[in-house]
Amino acid sequence: MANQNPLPLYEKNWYKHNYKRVTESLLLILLLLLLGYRVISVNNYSFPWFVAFLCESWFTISWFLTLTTQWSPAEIKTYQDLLLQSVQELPPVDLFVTTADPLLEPPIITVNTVLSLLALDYPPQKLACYVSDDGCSPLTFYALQEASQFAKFWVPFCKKYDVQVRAPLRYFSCKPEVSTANNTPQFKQEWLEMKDMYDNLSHKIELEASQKSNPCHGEFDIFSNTERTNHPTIIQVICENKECLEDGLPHLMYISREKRPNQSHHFKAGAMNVLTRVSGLMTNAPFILTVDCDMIVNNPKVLLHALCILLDSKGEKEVAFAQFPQRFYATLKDDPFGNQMAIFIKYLTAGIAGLQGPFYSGTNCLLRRKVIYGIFPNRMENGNNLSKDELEQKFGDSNEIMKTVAHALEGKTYLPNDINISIAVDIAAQVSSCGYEHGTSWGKQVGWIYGSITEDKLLGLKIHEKGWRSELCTPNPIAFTGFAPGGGPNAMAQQKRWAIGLLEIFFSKHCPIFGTIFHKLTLRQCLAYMWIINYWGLKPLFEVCYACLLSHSIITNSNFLPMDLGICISIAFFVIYKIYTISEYLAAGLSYRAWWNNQRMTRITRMNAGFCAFVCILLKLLRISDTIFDITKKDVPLTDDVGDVKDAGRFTFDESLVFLPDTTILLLQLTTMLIKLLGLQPLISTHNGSGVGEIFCSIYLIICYWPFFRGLFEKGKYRIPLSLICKSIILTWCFIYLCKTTMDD
Ligand SMILES: O=c1ccn([C@@H]2O[C@H](COP(=O)(O)OP(=O)(O)O[C@H]3O[C@H](CO)[C@@H](O)[C@H](O)[C@H]3O)[C@@H](O)[C@H]2O)c(=O)[nH]1
Ligand SMILES: [Mn+2]
Repeated sequence: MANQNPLPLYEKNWYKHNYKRVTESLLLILLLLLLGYRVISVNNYSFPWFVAFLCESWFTISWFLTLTTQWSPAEIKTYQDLLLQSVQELPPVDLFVTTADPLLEPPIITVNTVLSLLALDYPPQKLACYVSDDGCSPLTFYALQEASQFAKFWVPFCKKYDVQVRAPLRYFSCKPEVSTANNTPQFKQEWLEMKDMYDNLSHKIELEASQKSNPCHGEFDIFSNTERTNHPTIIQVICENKECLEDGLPHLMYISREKRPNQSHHFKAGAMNVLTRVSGLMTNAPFILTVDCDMIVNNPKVLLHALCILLDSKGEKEVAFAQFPQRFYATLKDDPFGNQMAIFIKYLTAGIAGLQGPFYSGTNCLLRRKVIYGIFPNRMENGNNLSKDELEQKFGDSNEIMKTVAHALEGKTYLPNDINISIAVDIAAQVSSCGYEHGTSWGKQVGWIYGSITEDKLLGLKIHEKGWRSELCTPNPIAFTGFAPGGGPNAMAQQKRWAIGLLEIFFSKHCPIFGTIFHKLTLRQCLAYMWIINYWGLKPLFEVCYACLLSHSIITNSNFLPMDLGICISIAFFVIYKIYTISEYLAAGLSYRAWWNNQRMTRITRMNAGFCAFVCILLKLLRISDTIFDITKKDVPLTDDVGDVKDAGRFTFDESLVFLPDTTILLLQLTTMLIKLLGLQPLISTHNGSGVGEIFCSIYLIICYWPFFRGLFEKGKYRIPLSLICKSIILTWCFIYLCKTTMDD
């Protein structure tokens, strides 16, 4: 399997954005000047002065992190034709899909993801798809069973007509792809038949979902007496390609790991570790593709592209995983919720790709199995002869697991004929039990590491620490597309979870700084990890402080922003920064509106989610409460042009406390403006009196918070609930009261 051909299978090119570099450096200089000015000229060393200094120092550090992260972007090109020439045989690949709740993640979405995987352009006898269901749902199982029947027709259809998007939900939401090759009556006929069959499939699943009682008869009696959080392991082979037929279907397995109350299951990380062991027993492929249940394949050649990187003669020794960027389907025009991350991917992800490599993002990624077993890059060649004791201590006491791990570490794989999946099922059930990992290295040095609810970033960090690189793979068409929650409770909860997870990493022994000091994480890669932790988790806290400082200075008629020359520096920074970001958007072919929406949403989501995450982490560190992975609700997209659906771009609210920081900041800014307008500030001020700077910033914040301002007066789900407004009023009042008392002293 090794690549004997010395020709590189992929090429990596670093490119320079000179104009960007100059502007970014200029912005850094302005920030440093501002700090210098504050130290030298503003000498009322009061508490607000100190807080302002702290915040501005932090913003400068943050900007420095952004600058180094985007400084040297890289892009790679993969040569999949060369791959097919240079490897005699393509390696087997195991495909992991996770789902966790049939209500939040409708099975029809999982089914579409699975179908798009089964139809990959890859020899089917080399593929095995493992679906982990943390919801223990007979409905999901039923849906997959039905889907595997449908796949018998769907997969040949896709391959025959070289369909690009092989998820029927997406495929049939557009008009038939008309190309010269398939513009025949026969194609049209088959298209209609397929559409009929798919409609029938989704109808069946809907019907089953609407019958509230679980179908616990026949094949489903394995689900009788099960509860989501209390059930034995359920493993079912839904489809097995026993004869290893080249025109057959990949294997398809359903796995719901054992769950017991009062046992920690480690959320997705735990599920991934079970999938690793179960697949090890059954197919033990040297490569693993991980996808979330909503991430459908958009380019059927993804595996070939990723393998160009991982089988390349250099990549084989140095690269641990090939990561595809996260893109989204059915997106809204002008990105009203700022959730499409186009600029993020274009500049930051590309920047990180130019360093040690992109972060692992949990989905859309092809990993080496060995790497998951904790191997270091330099130990690849000199064999991996772990003693039996070591194997048992690390991987647990199942003889079969030890055997498969040893095989995987040595780089041996099974021939498809060696395995009997049905026999492996019993052993697989044992290694999926709650207790299996006790006293082993699973979750500590082996597999997905426990301790953060952004288990993906943590695993990637541990891999980079060992000295591995990773590569960003950006084929055309886009590799995968997934679901992005809009603006509202779901999106906020997701952002908060990411912020919590990243802070968990920062405040633990896995902190990237230690990775650089004690391990092989490169300094700039460490700064890139610090960038993402800071962006989501730390910086928002300082932003909230700064916003409070604004109000404080207006209420007390004092000023904290620099005057005279200093204000020129601030204005220059603001103007250059805005022009710089606009040009980024325009250069990427996006509109002014998209730019503004992102500017605004960055303020809104960062401050809300980041601040709440910080509180959650404090509670965790004080051992008052623990963090949990709450799953993002996924909606079934109807058509491609959701861009036109009325109200699709409007912000929604619920009672959750995640909205409290923003609502309070808005009310605070509104109140301070009112105080200013009515002239309720103290007339004789000990300081210079608040200046235009503070007022300008305060008005700017109110404009950013426009969706919240509207939310005060709207109806239904578009309205900020009264209870939340009351809480915000209390907090605002407390803050103003505090300002007044400190002023009187
Ligand atoms: O206990 C759990 C919780 C979640 N999941 C699965 O994890 C995936 C991601 O969950 P989702 O709610 O969609 O979270 P996102 O924030 O959208 O996911 C992003 O962030 C996660 C945490 O950082 C990563 O694991 C994901 O791969 C990445 O796409 C889904 O397939 C879930 O079914 C489980 O299997 N078990
Ligand atoms: Mn998701």
